[in-house]
Amino acid sequence: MAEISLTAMAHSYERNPAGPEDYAIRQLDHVWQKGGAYALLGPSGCGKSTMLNIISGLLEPSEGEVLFDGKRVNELSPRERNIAQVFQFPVVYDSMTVFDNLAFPLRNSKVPKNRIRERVEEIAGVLELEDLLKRKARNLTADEKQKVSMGRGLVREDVSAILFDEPLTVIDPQLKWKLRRKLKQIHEQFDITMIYVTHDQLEASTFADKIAVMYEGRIVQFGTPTELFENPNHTFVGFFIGSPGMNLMPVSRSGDGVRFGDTDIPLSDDLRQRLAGLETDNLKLGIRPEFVEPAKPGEGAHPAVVEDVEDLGTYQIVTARLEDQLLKVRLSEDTRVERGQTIHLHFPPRWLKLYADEYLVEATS
Ligand SMILES: Nc1ncnc2c1ncn2[C@@H]1O[C@H](COP(=O)(O)OP(=O)(O)OP(=O)(O)O)[C@@H](O)[C@H]1O
Repeated sequence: MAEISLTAMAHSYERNPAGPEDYAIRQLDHVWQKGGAYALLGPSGCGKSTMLNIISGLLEPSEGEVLFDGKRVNELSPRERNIAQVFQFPVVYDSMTVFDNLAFPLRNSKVPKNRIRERVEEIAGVLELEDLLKRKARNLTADEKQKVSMGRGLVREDVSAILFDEPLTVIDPQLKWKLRRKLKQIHEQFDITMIYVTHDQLEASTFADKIAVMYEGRIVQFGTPTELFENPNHTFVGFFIGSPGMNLMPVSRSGDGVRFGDTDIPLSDDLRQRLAGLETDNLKLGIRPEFVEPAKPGEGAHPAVVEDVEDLGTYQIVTARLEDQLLKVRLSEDTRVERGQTIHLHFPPRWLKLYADEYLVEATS
């Protein structure tokens, strides 16, 4: 196992990058600690695979350094870095049995025969492949092949890290949740550094202790699932995490805080002071649908007209218009609301976030 550090690392696929938009990864510093279960989460094209391939050694970054336990490994191959990588599609030897597929990485590293058998059986047990050990890989289903692929990643005990690039894409939805939990168990049992790439927030939060959210070639936040939900430090994180995502309202400065249309939203003294020190006018207020509260008419309650009600069983998502802003509000199933009705909404200050140039303006108290 290794601590993996990226220092002043950036990557462009262009020979002569002209500006930041020519970089698949914009310059960043980041540390993946030993033994962590991490997810790298972001939309298609944000740079996740590029990042993973740079860590594994399939790709050399055009700038900066990749360090394993403090030692530069930029020029080393995945094999020399001792990295196991599991890809979106299964990589198995069709003509070999499942046993031989799982044993292959161990035979390559000259592990003694007895230990190979023990370890293959252990991993086959965890992945529920015991009954298939004698079968030729070519006779397996896509799900089973991908489990073998994962097994080949997990079987070595000496790896610096295991990297997963959307490994559950080909897996049947029924099996997906089971395998996700399984990977988590494996992490707890074997204590290996694992980095798991996905564009699915549910997959990321079930697997990882900490998630790095990538957007346009940058890690915009690195935190626990709860931190990303409760305190998104970039509007993209607010929007991307949660279902539906955070309400984000463009606002302008006003005496007490900020405003949109005729609606004034006072801010705490602390946030007002922070805001006074900022030059930008690209300001947004964010609040998650879960944290908007229905209220009685009165001070601090904003009238909004219900435009849509989506009943989701145990709760409902209400779309309400407040001036020209459409807001999503999550209400319990027993709150009765109808289209066209005027409701009043309260924004608890604790859950109201201010963003300047898309980044969170942190309150100091
Ligand atoms: N081999 C390549 N040559 C040139 N550009 C590339 C290459 N691979 C990726 N890119 C570009 O780099 C950017 C990041 O791509 P990358 O595949 O790392 O993103 P991703 O988040 O993994 O996306 P996806 O989930 O779709 O795989 C994209 O703009 C992509 O078009």
